[in-house]
Amino acid sequence: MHTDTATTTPALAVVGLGHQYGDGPTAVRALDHVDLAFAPGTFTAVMGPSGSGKSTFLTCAGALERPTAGSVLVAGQDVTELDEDARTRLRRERIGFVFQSFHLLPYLTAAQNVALPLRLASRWGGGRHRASVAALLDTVGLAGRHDRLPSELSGGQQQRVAIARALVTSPAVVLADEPTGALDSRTAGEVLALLRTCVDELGQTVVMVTHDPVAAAYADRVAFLVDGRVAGWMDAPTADAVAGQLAHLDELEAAS
Ligand SMILES: Nc1ncnc2c1ncn2[C@@H]1O[C@H](COP(=O)(O)OP(=O)(O)OP(=O)(O)O)[C@@H](O)[C@H]1O
Repeated sequence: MHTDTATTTPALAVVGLGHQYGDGPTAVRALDHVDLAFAPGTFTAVMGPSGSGKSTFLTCAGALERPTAGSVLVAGQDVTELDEDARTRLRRERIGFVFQSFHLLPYLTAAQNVALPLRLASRWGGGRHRASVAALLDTVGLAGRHDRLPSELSGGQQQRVAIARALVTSPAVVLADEPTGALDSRTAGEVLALLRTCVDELGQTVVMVTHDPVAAAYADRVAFLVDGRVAGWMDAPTADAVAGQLAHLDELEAAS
């Protein structure tokens, strides 16, 4: 298993993670014995060809889907042993999600969208939380826009709301699925810089699935998946190095 610090409990770890869709001759093995650990305060990109298991990894790691083998540990807690209610609670309180298409509720303001995870977790404490939601919206660059509806915000601003919403419960880990896939390259750069700030200044742990080497270069390291397995790693990635590696994933696979 790849860990940055042997003594720190990883924010997220998957151990022997396997996932199979369906049974019998049509079964698809989407993940096959994946061991990954993400130290607190790190930013990791997960890359790989289409069908390599990236989305399946995120849905299993995010406790949205129960893996067919192995375990998922969120801040040391084994999610796979929890019943459905406990898993839902853990997902709401310990994991932040950022999606390509923002997934904001259209009839709620930016501030109401950010507050929603606290309300769902029955953790809404009124004025205290109103102040922390406002501070979070300011941190992500939305000062003066707290009361706008999503339709009154640009795509980049909507993704900033989604990032604030992901952070509001102080989760153990933020899982981002192609967070810049719907944005132009300049706005994408701003959103990636914000995710980087969340790691560097707020101490968050971010795991991001992306196809884009430029996006991956914002991370501390890249995990490459091939055919549902971890085929290799790259530390301190640059866009050129990642693009070069993606073009030669078959060599990584042969070496692993
Ligand atoms: N619900 C499903 N039922 C059956 N097979 C599935 C299902 N979801 C994914 N798969 C299969 O599992 C494998 C991994 O898919 P997954 O979506 O995790 O890959 P990915 O790396 O995220 O791909 P992409 O980059 O195209 O989004 C693929 O072979 C895919 O066809």
